[in-house]
Amino acid sequence: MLAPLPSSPRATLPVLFFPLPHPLPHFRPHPRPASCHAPVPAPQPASRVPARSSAMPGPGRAQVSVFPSGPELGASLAALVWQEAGRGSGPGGRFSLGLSGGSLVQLLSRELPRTPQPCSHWLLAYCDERRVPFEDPESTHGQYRAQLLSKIPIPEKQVLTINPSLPVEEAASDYSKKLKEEFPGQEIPVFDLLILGMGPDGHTASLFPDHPLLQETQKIVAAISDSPKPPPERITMTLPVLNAAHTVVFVAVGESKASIVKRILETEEENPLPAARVRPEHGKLFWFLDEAAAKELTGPVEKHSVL
Ligand SMILES: O=C1O[C@H](COP(=O)(O)O)[C@@H](O)[C@H](O)[C@H]1O
Repeated sequence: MLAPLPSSPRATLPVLFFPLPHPLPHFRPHPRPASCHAPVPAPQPASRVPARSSAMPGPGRAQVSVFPSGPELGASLAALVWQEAGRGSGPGGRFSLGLSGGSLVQLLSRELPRTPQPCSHWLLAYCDERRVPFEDPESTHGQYRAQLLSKIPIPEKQVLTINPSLPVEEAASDYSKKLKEEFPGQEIPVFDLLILGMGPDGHTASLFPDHPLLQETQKIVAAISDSPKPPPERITMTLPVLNAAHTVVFVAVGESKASIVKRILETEEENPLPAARVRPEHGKLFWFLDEAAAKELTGPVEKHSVL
């Protein structure tokens, strides 16, 4: 249903306001080979309000979806993950998923298990990881293990983790080797879906503003030992991997992200922030925001109400 938003600051913009059905009508993944898990559905209609971000010159497009709050966003994200999981592009329909840490852990762990589906064909990796023992509350794998993997049955050997007992450079090489083994013949692993968070400074994964790692073009995984956000030692996928994925979804929730979301999506900068450098070469880019994180945006977005 087309409707202006009466009291919204975006009331003059061409904003759509409709409940989000399943499967997501605006979500048009790349054509994939048929898998043994699910047939490839017929092409879906074009997005009714494609958002073109000014931070994405050339062919790059970001589709921005705004939800009233975290729970609605989380439920929609879960729907998207299950939908994509049925379209895995790997051998035998394998679905490769890269997850970030931070606030995303809780969001996904709450919503994904609500609609459980088979995940024996999943390969799960982490977009970045802190080099701390898995028992440390800062460990991304440790958090997912406790909150999500205990609830959805991904086979343990299909969850790629760093080895936190190795020195940080070695841990990065070891993780890189594990990734390469899972994507034989691909110089740069092409993930079906990467879900990225973004810090209030514009960092994503463990790629921080003005850090030399932003220039990395050779390695698929890199070590960082001077992370401005603790803990200092981390392992991160590099921009070439983030930009090779079939689909990338950024998730940002809360007012603390509002000004940086505005900067990334609606400002062209000479030295773009890390999150603004994620522009999948052949893939799709989505931003899932709650109202608070989207409040400074003035460009077109898709608005979704409660599921
Ligand atoms: O340190 C990290 O921060 C980002 C953003 O976290 P959030 O709590 O602000 O959502 C996260 O995406 C990344 O994986 C993590 O290591």
